[in-house]
Order: sequence, then C-alpha cells, then structure tokens
Amino acid sequence: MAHSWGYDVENGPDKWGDHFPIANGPRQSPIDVVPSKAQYDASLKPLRIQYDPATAKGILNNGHSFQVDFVDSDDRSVLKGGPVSGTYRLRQFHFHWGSSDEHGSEHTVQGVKYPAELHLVHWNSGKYPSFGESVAKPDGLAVVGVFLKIGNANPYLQKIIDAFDAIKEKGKQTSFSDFNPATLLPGSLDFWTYDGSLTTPPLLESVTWIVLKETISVSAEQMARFRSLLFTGDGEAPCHMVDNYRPPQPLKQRRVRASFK
Ligand SMILES: NS(=O)(=O)c1c2ccccc2cc2ccccc12
Ligand SMILES: [Zn+2]
Repeated sequence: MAHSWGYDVENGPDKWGDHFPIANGPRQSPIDVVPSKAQYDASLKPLRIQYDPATAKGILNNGHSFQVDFVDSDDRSVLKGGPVSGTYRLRQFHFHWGSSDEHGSEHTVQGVKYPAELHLVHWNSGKYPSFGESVAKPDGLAVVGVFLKIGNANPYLQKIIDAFDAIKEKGKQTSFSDFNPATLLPGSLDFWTYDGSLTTPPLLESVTWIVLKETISVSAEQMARFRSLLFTGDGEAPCHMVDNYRPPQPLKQRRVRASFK
C-alpha cells in the first residue's frame, strides 16, 4: 500500500523518517530562526517579486493543506534577487496552521509560534525545464514564508476563504482566477534565508528558504474558517484540517543569513 503520510500520531512528522530517511538529513526544514545568530549579509540583493494575477488557475484541497495553483508555462509570475541567482517561477502557494491561534506556523522565531504560515513555492525556471525536474535539485526551489499574526481581518485572504466551501473535502478543487499573491506580502521584504527542504514528504533538500521578518494580519474568525476544511474526503469520517505543520528541525552545520541589520 502506498505510504500515506499525515499529521496524526501514527503517520505524522515523528514517523516520516520510517519511509523518508532524509527526514534526518543535513538540511531539513523548518527551523527556529534566532535573529541574534543570523548573519547580516550585505551581498544579499533585494527580493524582486512580480506576479501576474492572470496566472492564477485553481484552488485544491490536497488532503494536507489547500493550495492555489498557477500557470507556470512562462515567466509571468516570478521571483528574482534575494539569495537566488536567475529566475524562479511561481508554482503554487499554500498554508500551514494550528488547532488554536497559539501555534500553527512551521518556522518559529526564537521559539515564537504564529497561528499560520504562508508558503509561496517557486522553481528554478532559469536552469531547469520544469517543476518536476527542479524539485530534487539542490538549487531547484525557492519558497517564500510569511507569518500570519492575529489582528484585523485580511481582505486579500478573504477571497481565498470565500472559496473554501467548494474545497471542504480532500480532493475537491475549483477554479480560482484573477488573484495577485503579492497582496499577501507585508510592506517590508526584509528576510532571513537558509538552505533547507520541503517540510512535507518527500522532504527533498532542494529549497532555498526566504522567511520574511514582517507578518501579515489574519482575524481569529478567518483562522476559524481555515479550520473548517477537512483532511478527509467524501464518505470518510470527517477530520478537521488543523495542525498541518512540521516542527522545527536541527540547524546542524547551516548558517542563517539576514538581509537587514
Ligand atoms: N511546505 S513546503 O513548502 O515544503 C511544500 C512544497 C515545497 C516545495 C515544493 C512543493 C511543495 C508542496 C507542498 C505541498 C503541501 C505542503 C507543503 C508543500
Ligand atoms: Zn509549506
């Protein structure tokens, strides 16, 4: 039977190493970012992010999170600069969140947990012909992480939340168009960066992580809507999609660089 990883006690992060030994590898994600130990690197360029809302394609409940997928057949929505060389093309974004507002993010900042974390997934279109080709390469992927903090309702998140009724169960998807993910970015693009991995199986060590220092807002009511989604599919006993995060992993021989003093 195909391995079905998840976030329960019997198939969750502590068990992933049984089928994916790289779970104990040298560059696993997420990590706890310790700002005082991050090294300011003046050679880091400003992040250049340019997304075309017309590339938004659909929204899917994949049974682990929900993701918004983008047309990635050309370079209309791209990330450049920061710690990466060349052009990385936007593929999808998704979130991780908790069962309460006290936890849910994957990265933490000196032990501080946020209620949710947004991941914008990009692949190295300047060097590889496709996402599939890039996903296992050490410089194949770049993921921008953005922390969500409880505050005012976020009108840009609301457009995503309004689609949740159509994707409540695992496997459900619907069209999702004319959306600019740049509206989900904070005012400052100051970031920490380090070499890491996918935070879900297959945990491939192919991600340049770019974790933004500034948060975006989400209301407690909006977070409750995230928790209305289900891990389970039609006909299964319903299980709410919550706590779909991997805890921080050992930093090992890595350094974390900061784009700001
Ligand atoms: N949490 S994650 O960003 O590592 C991640 C991906 C990262 C890179 C490429 C594809 C990814 C697909 C994911 C699908 C679900 C959850 C995390 C995912
Ligand atoms: Zn993620």
